[in-house]
Amino acid sequence: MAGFAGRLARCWYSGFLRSPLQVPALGLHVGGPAMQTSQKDFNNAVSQLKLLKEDPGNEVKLKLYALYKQATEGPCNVPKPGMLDFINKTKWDAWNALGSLSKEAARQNYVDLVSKLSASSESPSPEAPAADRKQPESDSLVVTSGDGITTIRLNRPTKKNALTTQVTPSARESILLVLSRLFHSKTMYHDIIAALQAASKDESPITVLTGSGDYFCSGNDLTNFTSLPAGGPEEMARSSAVLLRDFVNCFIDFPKPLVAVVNGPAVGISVTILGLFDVVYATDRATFHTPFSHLGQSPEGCSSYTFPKIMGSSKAAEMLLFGKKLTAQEACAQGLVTEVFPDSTFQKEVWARLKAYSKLPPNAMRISKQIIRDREKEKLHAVNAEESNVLRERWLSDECMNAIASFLSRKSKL
Ligand SMILES: CCCCC/C=C/CC(=O)SCCNC(=O)CCNC(=O)[C@H](O)C(C)(C)COP(=O)(O)OP(=O)(O)OC[C@H]1O[C@@H](n2cnc3c(N)ncnc32)[C@H](O)[C@@H]1OP(=O)(O)O
Repeated sequence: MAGFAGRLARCWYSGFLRSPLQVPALGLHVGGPAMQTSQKDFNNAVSQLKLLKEDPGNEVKLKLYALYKQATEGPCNVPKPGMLDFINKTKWDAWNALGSLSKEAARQNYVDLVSKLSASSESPSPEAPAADRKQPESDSLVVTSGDGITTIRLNRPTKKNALTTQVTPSARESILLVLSRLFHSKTMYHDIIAALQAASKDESPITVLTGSGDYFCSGNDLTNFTSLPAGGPEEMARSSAVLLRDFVNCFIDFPKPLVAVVNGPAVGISVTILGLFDVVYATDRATFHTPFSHLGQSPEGCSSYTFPKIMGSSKAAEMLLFGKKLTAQEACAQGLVTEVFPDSTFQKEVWARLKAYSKLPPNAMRISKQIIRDREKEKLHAVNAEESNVLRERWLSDECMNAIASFLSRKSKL
């Protein structure tokens, strides 16, 4: 364990782990094609940014700010704001981190980033339920209710909707609120728990989980493991196991029809929890991947119990031990997915169907779900507790540490 802590600390201090403020972390151009971006392209990108339909989140906005300053004023040449000038200091750090990147390269990177954001910022489908009620949210989770459906949408498209334990304040929140949320460690996992708890009591007969952009979700954000609390790796593993258990418990206990609208590939915990949903609709572009052994980790989301039950022990083993990635059709044939739709008509067909289902008598649906699920609940809670405990140990293992370091140093991808 000392080896783990030492290695993680060395990785951190040597800058081996990726930081959003480091030039390589942004995937920046430092020459070559950068020269091809004209001032006109840059001006167009500045205008294009204003047309984005989704807020790209604070991290991306910080990148854009830094690149804009570098592109228009060159390397950071203003005095560093004081420690208590929290916002301006963060902006200064981001700009300063670009070092001597040329104005032309900064322009190119700005244009590239805006075009990536424009491509992934999908306009809401006309078939999606009308949002007549929008709950308080962070930028990375959007909750809307309308047409009898509460929709919880994972909204970090530039990170493939990876689930972060970093604080994810809304762009609209004041700095005092940001600080209070830091103090209370509110994360995307907490936001989902809160959204499910609210949905369990709201008026919508049906609740949906879906994602923004091209992915449903790429699972746990692997950079979660890089922010060590004061208690070191052991404390990180302990608190993550508690959070994981609480998170999965909300799915086990959810009292109404819970539907996954899987709009693209799903990885890790976003696949395993599907066994706790009542219905799973998937686009034919979706894939289902649980690379736990590759990551030195072990199954969660009650999948060690639900997957063998759903698909038989040998198919479950191929997924959970060997990380076999299933196509949507395969996942459907194995019972994990209810129905697969062509990507071109996915949103239209799925939302039309859900709107029709939402008109069914809500109490009847709740009671039917209770009869189907209740006798399993005790077992599922026990499985969840055991899986969380096992993972707590796994997260402290060399196998896990090496796999995460490898991803973070960009050596590996699934
Ligand atoms: C409370 C704690 C509970 C913990 C519960 C445990 C759960 C276990 C799991 O969920 S295991 C699964 C973990 N997920 C992964 O291993 C996926 C890692 N990501 C990838 O392999 C790839 O990013 C990809 C295959 C999902 C997508 O590849 P693609 O080439 O299409 O896109 P990019 O890699 O360029 O991704 C765009 C940016 O998004 C970042 N990103 C994507 N997924 C994650 C992730 N899971 N964690 C951290 N970061 C992620 C990626 O790094 C890119 O960022 P960049 O633009 O800054 O480079």
